[in-house]
Amino acid sequence: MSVRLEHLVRRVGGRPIVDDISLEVETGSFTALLGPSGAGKTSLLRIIAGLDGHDAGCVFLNGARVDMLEARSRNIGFMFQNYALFDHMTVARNIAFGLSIRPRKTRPTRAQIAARVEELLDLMHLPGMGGRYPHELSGGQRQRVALARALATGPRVLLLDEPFGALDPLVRRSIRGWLRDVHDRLGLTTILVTHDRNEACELADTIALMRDGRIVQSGTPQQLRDAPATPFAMAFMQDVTRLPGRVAAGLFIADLPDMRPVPAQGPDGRAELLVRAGDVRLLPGQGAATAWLRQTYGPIGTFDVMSGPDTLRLDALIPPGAARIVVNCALDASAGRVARDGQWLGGAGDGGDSDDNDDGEMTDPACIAPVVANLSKP
Ligand SMILES: Nc1ncnc2c1ncn2[C@@H]1O[C@H](COP(=O)(O)OP(=O)(O)OP(=O)(O)O)[C@@H](O)[C@H]1O
Repeated sequence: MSVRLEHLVRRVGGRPIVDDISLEVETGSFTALLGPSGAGKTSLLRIIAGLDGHDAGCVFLNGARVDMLEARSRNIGFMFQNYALFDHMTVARNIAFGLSIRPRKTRPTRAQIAARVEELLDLMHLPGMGGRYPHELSGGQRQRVALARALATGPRVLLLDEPFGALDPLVRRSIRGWLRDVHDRLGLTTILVTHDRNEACELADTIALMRDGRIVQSGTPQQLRDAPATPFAMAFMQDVTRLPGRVAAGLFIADLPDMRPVPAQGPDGRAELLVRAGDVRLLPGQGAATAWLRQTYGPIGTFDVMSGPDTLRLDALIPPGAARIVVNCALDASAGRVARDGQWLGGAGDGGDSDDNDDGEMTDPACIAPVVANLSKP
């Protein structure tokens, strides 16, 4: 079942907490609403579920407008962060709850409900646990019971709000794989709220990245990583170093001496360069900086770089054969993107590429040296 949102707005105390959101969720897809705390993710999910109203815009399920339908008529299953099971009921009764409170006319028979519960217990890898009480289960098992309860009535759309929040990281990882499996096997359309980019990337086909009640960018995890629409999107999706500096005469000049200038379009003035850890290179013997390796993550190291009067901690590729201290080096971050006032300035790094050649050759320093020589710091 597809979900379409058109220009949704919800205001609280005059402030838009969902601010003109449009989104298309295809049948059978897994979409993550990703963003920092307060971005409006839960508010949006609650509108889709029919738990909260909205001030403007429309919600469509399979092309039909459902704004006027109350939550239980939308055929949507949801599981929110506070998924509390009913402690006084067995696992089986918890799962059966949604079916057992249906009006007599549409309520399945006891035998049918029992069969459905067994089916769900198997799907959730909880065979034979129907007679237990919630306090007799682990956190991960309780989570799966909560999901079984959400799925008992056979919804085609599943809404999940930070469902793994309370679990420890290892259980979280294993339950993610299993959740995606359930989604695929049941042919669900799932929308997951999370602030964890790894979770979103691992589970979702599409990520809608949110901030301040708006969708900043939506696309596949790879699209968001490779072509972030804004500096916020880039910094949210991956670990980046921000290097302050300025643009002058078509070049970004970092405040840090020994950082190679990066071609940049846009008017002169203060700016910053955002660069991914793996896109910073130390060039031994080509400058006056000293870099101390503090920590390694595979091919990437965290360095304290002393350059002129400044020391900066940044992540960079570890040069082949490098010792813990790399002396007389320059830094190349030409694969970075230049930003000002929360927007890309254009130029280097657009589309994930840089002026840097594929074979790692730098822009010829001889070409930029005269320009650099004419610049003085503000
Ligand atoms: N009922 C409400 N009354 C007042 N403000 C609200 C209400 N519900 C949400 N908000 C505000 O709306 C904004 C968005 O909240 P929401 O819970 O949707 O964000 P979120 O992205 O889900 O955050 P989190 O990841 O922390 O759950 C926040 O600033 C929140 O304080």
